[in-house]
Amino acid sequence: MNMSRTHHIFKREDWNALNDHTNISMTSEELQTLRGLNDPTSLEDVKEVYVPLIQLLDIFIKEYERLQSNKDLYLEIPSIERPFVIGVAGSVAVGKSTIARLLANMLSQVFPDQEVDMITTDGFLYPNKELKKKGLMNRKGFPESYDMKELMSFLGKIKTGETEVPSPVYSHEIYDIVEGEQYILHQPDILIVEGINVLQSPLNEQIYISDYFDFSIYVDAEPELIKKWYLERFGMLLDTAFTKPQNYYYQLAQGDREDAFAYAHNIWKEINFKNLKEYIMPTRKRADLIIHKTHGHLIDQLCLKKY
Ligand SMILES: Nc1ncnc2c1ncn2[C@@H]1O[C@H](COP(=O)(O)OP(=O)(O)O)[C@@H](O)[C@H]1O
Ligand SMILES: CC(C)(COP(=O)(O)O)[C@@H](O)C(=O)NCCC(=O)O
Repeated sequence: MNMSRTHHIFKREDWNALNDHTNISMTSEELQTLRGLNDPTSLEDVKEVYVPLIQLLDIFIKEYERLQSNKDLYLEIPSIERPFVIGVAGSVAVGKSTIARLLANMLSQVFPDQEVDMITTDGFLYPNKELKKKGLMNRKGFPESYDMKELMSFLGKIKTGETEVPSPVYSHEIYDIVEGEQYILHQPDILIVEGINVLQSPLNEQIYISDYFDFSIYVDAEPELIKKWYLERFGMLLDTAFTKPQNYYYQLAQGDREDAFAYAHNIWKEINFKNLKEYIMPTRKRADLIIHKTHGHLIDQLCLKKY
């Protein structure tokens, strides 16, 4: 195992070796069911990377529960349910939502007594109407395009154990916030919060989003590879979701394919890559765990914070 000042660096095979002392033993069929339907994650990754990760999370979760309950006992205050919150950060198209969904699935199957929920910070983007007013339509995903006050208030309510916490909903289909729609969270035991901005620290804020996290993950890869994954996803959507008349990109899907890809290249370069370089990548070292992916989404290295 290599060393760095802040993180223990595990090559994939060293991380996989942790399986020798996990309590989670499963047959291949059981491992198969840990992936959601249509999850592209390979069975090797589930077994060699995610099972040891779930075991590690179990250590963090148990420690968190013990601390909360001892603290409440000492202070003689009634115990309330405060969820263990996991943040998942990284570039657009690096695979954050795939990992967040897989973790949610695995956690709820391995620990059936735990209520697991997940949200994406997309819901806290300003609606297009607002973004247009502020001249921010080409800055979607940049720090100023999010209603950070709302996101912080949401996380505050979650962490203090409110019983019903609404979260706004973003639709990639209409490329906008869905007016009047909310997703309600009912005191989950574990909440996964996924988004490009979850490790950012806006200036002049007294509290950061990451203050609400009990464990954070940064999904990392070379920008050239992420661009490839972005364009592949775009191509797939061009043949499926974008062909629906209500889709934001419907007109694009009706036109010339080469023009559509030229448009996507430009969006990557001018928006998503710029955002990655300027605002997302600098947050990498804040994560408790950096999951590094290479060609074909293969995880080749994991870096775990030492403190
Ligand atoms: N482990 C994986 N193997 C193969 N494809 C993957 C894997 N993880 C993600 N992908 C694909 O990469 C693209 C981006 O993943 P997604 O989870 O949507 O990214 P994000 O939420 O970061 O934008 C999607 O097309 C997804 O299906
Ligand atoms: C809503 C997003 C900021 C969130 O990204 P995600 O990681 O969920 O894919 C992103 O999908 C986006 O819309 N970026 C703006 C440029 C673009 O159209 O891709």
